[in-house]
This record gives sequence, structure tokens and C-alpha cells, in this order.
Amino acid sequence: MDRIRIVGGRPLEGIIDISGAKNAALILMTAGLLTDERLVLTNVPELADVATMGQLLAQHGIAVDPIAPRTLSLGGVITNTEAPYDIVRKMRASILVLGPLLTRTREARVSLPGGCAIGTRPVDLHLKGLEAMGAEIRLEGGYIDATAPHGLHGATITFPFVSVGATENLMLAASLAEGETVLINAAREPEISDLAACLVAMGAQISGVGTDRLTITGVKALHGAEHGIIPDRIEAGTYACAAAITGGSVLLRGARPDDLGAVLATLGQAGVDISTTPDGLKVSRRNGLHGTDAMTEPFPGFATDMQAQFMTLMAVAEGASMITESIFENRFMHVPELNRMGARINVHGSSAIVRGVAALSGAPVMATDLRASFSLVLAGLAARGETIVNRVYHLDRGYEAVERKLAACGATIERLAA
Ligand SMILES: CC(=O)N[C@H]1[C@@H](OP(=O)(O)OP(=O)(O)OC[C@H]2O[C@@H](n3ccc(=O)[nH]c3=O)[C@H](O)[C@@H]2O)O[C@H](CO)[C@@H](O)[C@@H]1O
Ligand SMILES: C=C(OP(=O)(O)O)C(=O)O
Repeated sequence: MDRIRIVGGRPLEGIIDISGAKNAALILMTAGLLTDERLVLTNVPELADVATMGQLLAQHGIAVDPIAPRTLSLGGVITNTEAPYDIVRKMRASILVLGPLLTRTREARVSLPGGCAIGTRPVDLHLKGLEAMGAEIRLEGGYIDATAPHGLHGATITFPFVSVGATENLMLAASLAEGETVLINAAREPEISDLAACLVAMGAQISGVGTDRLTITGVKALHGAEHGIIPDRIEAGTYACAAAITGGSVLLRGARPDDLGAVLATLGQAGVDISTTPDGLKVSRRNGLHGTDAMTEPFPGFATDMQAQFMTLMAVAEGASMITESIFENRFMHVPELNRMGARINVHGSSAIVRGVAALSGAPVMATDLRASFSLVLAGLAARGETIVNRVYHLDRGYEAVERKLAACGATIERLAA
């Protein structure tokens, strides 16, 4: 397994191009199941998860072809409605094929994704929503067996709490269902608006985009389209932390400030200098960092996918901060590894108290999930001496060309191939 070696202590200076958003790319690719015509996606990030989604769609009959740099063409006819365990277990986002397969072919058999390192992550809201739209669902042998003998119909669905994936799955299903679907307490993440924009370009009828109440009026068929994927707000936020923790100055080219929600304001409170330029966000730090509290929440609140990275930043801030994780029940696995590097962090239930230290020291560490991996990279960039991050495959799921982007800004970082 590849490892990443970092020698810390060098301020990052330069430009980092922000790639297309992983979480938008994955859901947008599943929209390829909704039409026999060609869907062309541009600004597609080069990531392991995107390759996995390509593999999943290919075995459903939808070919995913690279036709230009960062451009995928999706097309074909659905020939198989089963999403097998072997692919789903690699990537939970595979559950997002359920809605499109069911609405298009009236049947789908999708392996239950199960939990992952950050939490149990049930899919009950996806299933209840589809049942309200007329699906008959059985769980057997680790699979979701879903049929819609009479097709899906519109329904009013009130989510008891915000779920990005359930909102997306039901939007896709509703776009070809009979009649009107209203999603209440829907997620408002920028990836949802990006999905809506693509579906509308394919002929879908959606109103309320950007709000927590989406109305989707089903149409008979969707057609092909070309759609550019939004920049990755989590990648942007992550590199903002990298610039800040090293006391550097970096232009995050392409980053969109509005998509970062509360993350930008929180970084500002912590002492990070951020300005918006026509090319993106300029992030630097001239003075010290101060302990600042954060609580993860659905968008526009502080993103859970930024929690681990922000915690590393607070680990070297002056004073204490309390970081509360309200979305996932087990998303503090980076804490013991950060503490091995000299951080002083205690976890109490869903909150972590971070007492800032003057410096971290490099160490061999183990990555446990995607964002935890980058929190260790950040610690390595700031630490004295050498850090080796093991289990880099988590990082490759969601960050494109990490070593290249950081090395171009002056970091001492390299991949040690297995
Ligand atoms: C591929 C993708 O886009 N992944 C993102 C997506 O994950 P994902 O779509 O899985 O996350 P959700 O928004 O659905 O999860 C939010 C919370 O709801 C719970 N839940 C969800 C669905 C359900 O049917 N029942 C249930 O209990 C989850 O366990 C979690 O505690 O949004 C998360 C929250 O912003 C991000 O961290 C992930 O990066
Ligand atoms: C949790 C994440 O992704 P996924 O939902 O694909 O596990 C993430 O991107 O941080």
C-alpha cells in the first residue's frame, strides 16, 4: 500500500487549482441512468471514487468514456439492475443508483452499503421515501430488493432530519415519476443544486432549488445534456487549512466562497486571512491562530467533511476550542493519531476539547477515513520532522493529486509506492 512522506515546517506559497467536487461528480454520474441519450460531464475530478462509480455504471450497461481531459461521456441502455456487494462495499455512494434504476426500469437490487468508519450510516430515509412513491422493498441476504410494478408516483415526503443522499436519491427517482413530488426539509448542499441544474438541463422540472423544499414534477423522459461540475468546496476548505497551518499564502483557484458556508467565517474567527478574488479565494496567515469553537451542521452550517482538518488547525492554535460533531457518531478517529503527534485533544461524547500546543512532531500515523487522512497530512505539514501517513488509499478516494498540488507550493511531500 502506498504511503505519503512529509517533512514539515515549510509555508505553502503559490496557486492550487481546485478540482471538480467528488460528491457532485458521483451523484451526477448516476443521472446517466436516467436517459438513453449521452450525458457529458466536464470538470470531473480524477479520483478513485469516480473510477468506482464508472465501474458500477458500466456493469449496469452505461458506458463511461473519457472523451477529453476531465470530461466523461456517459451513454447506453440499462442491461442489469443489480448493484453487487463487491462494488458497493468499496463506496457507500453506490446506494445512489437505487432511485434512478427503480424509476427507470421499475426494479433494482442494490447491496446494502452498511456502515463505515465514521458511523453506522443507515439508508432508511432513502427506502421510506421510495416506498412513499410506490416502491415495494424487501431486505434480504444483505440486499435491497426494490420493485415498482406500477411505476413510481409523486408523494410529499418530510425528512425527519437532513440527509444529502436521501434528498439526491429521491430527486432522481422523482424526476421520472408520475406527478409531483415535494421534498420537505431537503438538504441544501451545493451538490444538490448542481444535481438539480444538470437534471433541469436534461429536461426535468424542479423548483425550490437552493431551499429546503424541493418540488419535482415528473416527466415522461429525460434527454442528453452537457454539464460542468462545481468546484470541490471541501477540497478548497482543506487547502485553506493547509495554507493557514503552515503560515503560508495560497490562491485557491476556482474556489467559490458561497459554497463554503460557515467554514469560511469560522476560519476567519480563528485568525486566517481570506479574501475573494476574481480567480478564487486567497488564503494566508500572518498572525497567530486562536482557539475557535465549531459544530458540524447541514449546509450552510460547518461541514462535517471539514471537521477533522479544522481540528488539526486548532491543535496548534493558541487557547482551547470545542469541536462538536453532530452529523456522524464516530468521526473522531483522527484524534488518537493527532495526539501521537503531540496534540492535546480529549473527546467527550460528540465533542472534542482541543488545547492548542506550540508545535506538533512528525510520526508514522495511520489514516482511518478520507478526511481523517488529510487531517494527518495537515499535521505533517506543520510538524517538526518527518511524518509518514499510512493507508493512503482513503486519501485517493477523494483528493486529486495531493502530493503534486502541495509540492508545487513548496511542501516537502512525496508518495512512497508500495
Ligand atoms: C457521497 C456524498 O455525497 N457523501 C456526503 C453525504 O453523505 P450521505 O449522503 O451518506 O450523508 P447524509 O446526509 O445522508 O447523512 C447525514 C446523517 O443522516 C443519517 N442517515 C442518512 C440517511 C438515512 O437514510 N438515514 C440516516 O440515519 C446518517 O447516518 C448521518 O448521520 O453527506 C454527508 C453529510 O454532509 C457528507 O459527510 C458525505 O461526504
Ligand atoms: C464521508 C465522505 O464521503 P462518503 O459519503 O463517500 O463516505 C466524505 O467525502 O468525507
